[in-house]
Amino acid sequence: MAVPTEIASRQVNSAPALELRQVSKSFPGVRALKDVSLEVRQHEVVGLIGENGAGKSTLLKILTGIQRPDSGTMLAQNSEVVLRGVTEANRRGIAMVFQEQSLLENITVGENVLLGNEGETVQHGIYHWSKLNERAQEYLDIVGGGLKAEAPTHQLSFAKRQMVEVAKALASGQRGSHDPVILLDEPTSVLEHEEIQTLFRIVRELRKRASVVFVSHRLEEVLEICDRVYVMRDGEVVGECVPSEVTMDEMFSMMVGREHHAGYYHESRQLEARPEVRLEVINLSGRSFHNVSFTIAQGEVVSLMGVQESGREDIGRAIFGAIPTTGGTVRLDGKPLEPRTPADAVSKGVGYIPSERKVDGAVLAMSVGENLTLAHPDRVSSGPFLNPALEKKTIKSWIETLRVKTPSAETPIRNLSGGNQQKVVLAKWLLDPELKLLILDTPTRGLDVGAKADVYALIRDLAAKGLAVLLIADTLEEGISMSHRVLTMKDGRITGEMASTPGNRPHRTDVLEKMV
Ligand SMILES: Nc1ncnc2c1ncn2[C@@H]1O[C@H](COP(=O)(O)OP(=O)(O)OP(=O)(O)O)[C@@H](O)[C@H]1O
Repeated sequence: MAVPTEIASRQVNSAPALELRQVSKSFPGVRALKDVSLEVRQHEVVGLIGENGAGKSTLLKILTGIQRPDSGTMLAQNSEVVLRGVTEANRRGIAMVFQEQSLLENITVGENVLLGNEGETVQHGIYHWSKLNERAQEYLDIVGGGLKAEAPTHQLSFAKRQMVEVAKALASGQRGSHDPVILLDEPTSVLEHEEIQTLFRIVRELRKRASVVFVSHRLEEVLEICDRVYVMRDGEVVGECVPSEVTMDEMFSMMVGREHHAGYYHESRQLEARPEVRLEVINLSGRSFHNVSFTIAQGEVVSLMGVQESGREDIGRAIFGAIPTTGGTVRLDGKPLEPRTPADAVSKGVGYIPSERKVDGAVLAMSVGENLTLAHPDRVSSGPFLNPALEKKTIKSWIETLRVKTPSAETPIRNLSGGNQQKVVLAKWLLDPELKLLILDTPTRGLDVGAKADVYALIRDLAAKGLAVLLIADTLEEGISMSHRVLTMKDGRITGEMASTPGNRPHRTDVLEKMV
């Protein structure tokens, strides 16, 4: 692979690439960052971990000039900088790969890579395509994966787009006079196992010519890929560690300020000897799945495991009435379910938490409290009238149960950190006493380990009360250990079924084998 000359001739400097000194930032009712000091050294992968609401996103926004700190200083290569926006951050060599992908669909990969950084490849509004493609290709080659600058963007998979995002960040960061600093905000949260390995390869490649800040909720990933890790809690940096010198349990304790219990993670409970069948899916077909049949008993958690294109999400959507089916039957407690719409499914006792929670699940302008009670006003009413005291009590108890980090129940949900928004969306469904079946599409994606443990406990409790749960798990490990049974899928068909009981879990390689 040819090393781009521009990239090879960067200055070598032993000063930290970036440094924050005593940086603070407040929002109404919240001190999001308190006297945060940290540094990112040259060619180092620095991890940033912390519970939902710890301040990680705020820190990244300050590093990229999206937000200004209230106090404190930021230094790039030992010189103080005040960033007034992303373009200025790029000029200092700082570039972010956003969680929500930012590529434009209707232009080529190469155009996306150099968007805003076209330089001499566009003169007087005229594109010099060969130059543009050549330059973009240099960055794409660093990232690897056979990406071609001329390719149309809309044809790429999610994982490939993320690779283009990294190339784009690299190109943006090249505007500085030193090696760039690339910020990765939870880059693995929507990637499959193989794709995560590819991303790690890219990060290792990036480290040769950039510094990297890696934000993740998955401690095992942070231990694998980072040279050094900062731990944040309640807006402060509470620890700094080197992965080779700490265990995951120690990192967990530092992060949440309490002991890490070995069994915290999950573990489904034993089922009753002969539970009643609650959900029956018989020969169900739709646009991306064919002749799918399975059952879920009362109190049973069944996880549906497959790669992203396997059809697993569509099965959940179809049972919930959100997408049409082309054949087959679904029965709930012995009666035909066949919902015409999601509202119809809800009225029959089916709950569904989609993976695109921010978009679908929460009404962003409404308060935390309103979002919690929106779907079930009857829970906070006495007869036909709203009971304000009951409403307040119910909302308070759910905020506490799920440890939603919010200044108050009146705070607009959009002001909460991503993970805390997610907890509110979850609680909204869990409030429903009539619920018989809950379909969860990656319910713990983006949640920190502490919050995950809370959600697992909730799912277990609900199942213990007789709810049937269809879980589309975020990771193999979660799917195997949270469920009583694992169904594997490939190309829209069920490829296997394995019982999963405490002490007798299917091996992950056996599950994986039936998925790919
Ligand atoms: N624009 C805003 N207005 C009001 N409060 C905010 C705003 N942005 C962040 N906060 C608050 O600041 C705190 C830190 O939030 P931040 O998003 O930085 O956390 P995080 O560590 O990234 O969390 P997550 O892992 O859930 O994404 C939270 O309490 C959040 O509610």
